[in-house]
Amino acid sequence: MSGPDLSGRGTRAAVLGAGSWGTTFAKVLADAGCTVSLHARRPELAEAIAESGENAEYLPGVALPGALTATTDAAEALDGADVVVLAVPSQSLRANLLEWTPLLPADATLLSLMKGVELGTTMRMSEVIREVTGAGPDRVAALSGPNLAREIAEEQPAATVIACPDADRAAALQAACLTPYFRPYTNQDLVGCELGGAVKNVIALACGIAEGMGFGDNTRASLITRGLAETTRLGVALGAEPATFAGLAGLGDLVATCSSPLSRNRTFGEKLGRGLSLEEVQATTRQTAEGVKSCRSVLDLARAHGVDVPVTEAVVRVCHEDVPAAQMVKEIMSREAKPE
Ligand SMILES: NC(=O)c1ccc[n+]([C@@H]2O[C@H](COP(=O)([O-])OP(=O)(O)OC[C@H]3O[C@@H](n4cnc5c(N)ncnc54)[C@H](O)[C@@H]3O)[C@@H](O)[C@H]2O)c1
Ligand SMILES: O=P(O)(O)OC[C@H](O)CO
Repeated sequence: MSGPDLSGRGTRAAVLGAGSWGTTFAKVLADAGCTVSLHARRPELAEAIAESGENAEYLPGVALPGALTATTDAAEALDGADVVVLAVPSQSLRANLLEWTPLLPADATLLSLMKGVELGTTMRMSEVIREVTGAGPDRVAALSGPNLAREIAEEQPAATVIACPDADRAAALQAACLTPYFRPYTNQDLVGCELGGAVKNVIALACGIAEGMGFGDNTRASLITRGLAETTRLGVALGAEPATFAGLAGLGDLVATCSSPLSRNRTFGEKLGRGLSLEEVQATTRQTAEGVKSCRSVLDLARAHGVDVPVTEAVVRVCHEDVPAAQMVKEIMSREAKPE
């Protein structure tokens, strides 16, 4: 086995980022038997979690397990960690990691929960992690799937994928977060799993926009299906396995995110579709809707590889080029007719 044995009790995990998903996944790890330290940026949030056993800001009403502690001290959170989980907004990962890298335990597994592509570099999160920390490919993994935080925090059954080129490391992570309500599968296709997670946020924005304009299920199903087609085209061009996109990190996450009112991306799109400006929608939420920024990096990535991504292009035009949603629909529906 190439990585440390993370299975069963005794695993120490540090979760960096105490937002919706970081806090929920910290609970999953604790429920699976790990000892978990959750790092929050703001002292008042860490103190409130420690005092009340609840992250009332992001997950009101969810009782956090006793094996989970919260701190603002990154060194304390990372001390002796076998697994380091990264759960901050994608565009802030690099800056955060520059600060945390000197504190990382030498052989810790670095697990990304993030679903985005870095602006400017078009790097996936695992690529940013490797570049900043210098970690080898066997140490870096990503978790992705239909995982709306609130539902998982409420222990509603869900499955996910842990992707790592090192199958032993993926299996160890799988054991570290397996609970009666959370079922992780392993996959060695890191590129496909990460891209599935990042692009589905963009497609969910498109579905939200359609919903906000008053369109129904046919429109959403068409966007999901054509969105999956463009995600797969892009993924295959980057070396991903086509089968990954039919799995939990592809179709699974796409369906959940494009259909759920809990999705921040879909909700953000819905407000745009109702006619609010980008700035007006941004003012309504503090939480991360990754697709709003990542749509531009996904489009850059697609253009660099000569891949046609019309749904993504339409989302970029509405979000960042002031194109009215109705004009976007006209443009997308008047594209050249072609075989499926
Ligand atoms: N919420 C979900 O249901 C869910 C599920 C799966 C994956 N994800 C992914 O997980 C990642 C984190 O999402 P989340 O839902 O926890 O986000 P969130 O907005 O709820 O929380 C983000 C956390 O990052 C911290 N942070 C650190 N540096 C920051 C900075 N520079 N700017 C802003 N916040 C900063 C915030 O304080 C906050 O605790 C995203 O990539 C998201 O796509 C989220
Ligand atoms: O709320 P969203 O849109 O960021 O989506 C959350 C998860 O990624 C769903 O799997």
